[in-house]
Amino acid sequence: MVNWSNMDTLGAYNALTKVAKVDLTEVMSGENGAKRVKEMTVPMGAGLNYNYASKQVNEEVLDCLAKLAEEAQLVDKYEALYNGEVVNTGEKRLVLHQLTRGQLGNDVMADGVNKREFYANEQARIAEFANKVHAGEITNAAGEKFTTVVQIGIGGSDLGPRAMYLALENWAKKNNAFKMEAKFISNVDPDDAAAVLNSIDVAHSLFVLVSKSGTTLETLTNESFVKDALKKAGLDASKHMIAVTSQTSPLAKSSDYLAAFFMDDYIGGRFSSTSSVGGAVLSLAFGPEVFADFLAGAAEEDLLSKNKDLLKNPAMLDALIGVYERNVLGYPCTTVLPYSQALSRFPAHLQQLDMESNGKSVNRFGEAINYKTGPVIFGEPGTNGQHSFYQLLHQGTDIVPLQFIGFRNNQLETDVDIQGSTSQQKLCANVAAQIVAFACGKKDDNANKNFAGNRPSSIIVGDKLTPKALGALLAHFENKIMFQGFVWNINSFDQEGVQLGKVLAKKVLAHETEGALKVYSDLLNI
Ligand SMILES: O=P(O)(O)OC[C@H]1O[C@](O)(CO)[C@@H](O)[C@@H]1O
Repeated sequence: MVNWSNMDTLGAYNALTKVAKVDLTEVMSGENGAKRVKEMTVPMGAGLNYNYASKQVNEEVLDCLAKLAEEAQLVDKYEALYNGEVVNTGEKRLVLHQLTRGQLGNDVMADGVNKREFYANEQARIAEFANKVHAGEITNAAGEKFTTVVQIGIGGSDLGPRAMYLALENWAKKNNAFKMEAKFISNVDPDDAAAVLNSIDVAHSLFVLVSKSGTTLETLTNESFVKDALKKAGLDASKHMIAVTSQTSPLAKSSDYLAAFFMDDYIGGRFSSTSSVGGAVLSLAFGPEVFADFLAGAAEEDLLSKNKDLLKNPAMLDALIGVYERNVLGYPCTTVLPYSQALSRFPAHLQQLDMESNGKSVNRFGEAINYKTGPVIFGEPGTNGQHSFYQLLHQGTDIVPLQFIGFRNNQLETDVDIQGSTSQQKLCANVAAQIVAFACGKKDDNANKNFAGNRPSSIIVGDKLTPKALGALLAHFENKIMFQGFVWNINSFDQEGVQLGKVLAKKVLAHETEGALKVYSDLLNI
């Protein structure tokens, strides 16, 4: 049995608050800095590495973090989760997204079925469907092949799959795995759907309606928008649309779809990229084999997360360093900086993954807690971000821990040598330069040009962004967020904070408003 206690009751946490702080301007300079970069690295799944040399940690801090991991029973809680304990206490649900990509522990039986078999079966059904679409066995009414897949969904039913698609689009084109172009409609802003519809040939498009609940206002509105466009084009919408939903949702039994694929309430929206939610669009776009590789990368990372040795468990190490930064060093934000254009929407996905999971003020029993929880997450690909918000990161009054991601090789393998270096080398040179600039700073008599340094970062490094590497990268962050939720003793798997706004928006649309809400409604001409 695991013991769920608030972080501030743990002896190891209190010991951590008393440890002397590490100054990166000292430890990262000279030979010592070089030694740290060589040694402070942990293998992740799929050949990636988590390097934490430029974090404000030393042996003493790491020792305290290891004790915290043990006292908070982080790996035991992970085991309880994948073995089917009701870890999502708010909604009284199991948390099974790791089961969509492998089997870590016992068979989990719920709703009268073996859950691993259920997820595997849905994956196999999707693979069969995708193969038939690619082979021209499932076509439009005119017997012509579908060329485009359009996902309609929002939040977890959009961000992860969209980020993963963009991450692999160029890789697939280079590796003969590009089957269909994918587009995404998420916002209820009518210009979003209209712009996508204007950019495609609807007669050759297959729409994937994704909503776990089957009740999300934006998604249902966009479904009607698309159906209207199909009708106007003289097409039968039910021959152009599939659904991905839970078996209990209103969409599940509808005859409006060519096919329906399922996940369930044990897969949180933001954790659903490796379920049918990501599976349908990614298998259609790149083929089921590519999706299977992506799952294999995630499974490798899930396995590493079982390791009780902190220095062999990259997600747990990253999580605990993050807790140290948030609660002891007092840093309010974390920025995600992929030096890879393919990961352009990865920070947006992590915003939901992290902030919807750990933006909580009560513990898992609904009691107020006295310490900070999830940081604000934001990010942009490098080097674009350097020319945007890095000024504040280097010289602003807040210290923002940085999570770099970099690859030694680009996906398309096209490059040019200009002034003695390739574009890829320039990209990578900038990551290395930024890490050292942030850590070591630079003294200058002109205060305006002075860099205080001591700004912590870590880097996840890989050879190339492949489907497997992407799966490992995704699972690393999912597991990091899970471990942080365990330390903070919060429920990372519900999201009650998104409900109030939805309720008030319904009132506005029903014209049941008063006070400030009425005046704002009038201001916006509703
Ligand atoms: O898949 P659904 O049920 O349409 O939900 C979409 C998104 O809405 C949310 O519930 C937030 O409003 C997310 O957690 C979820 O990913």
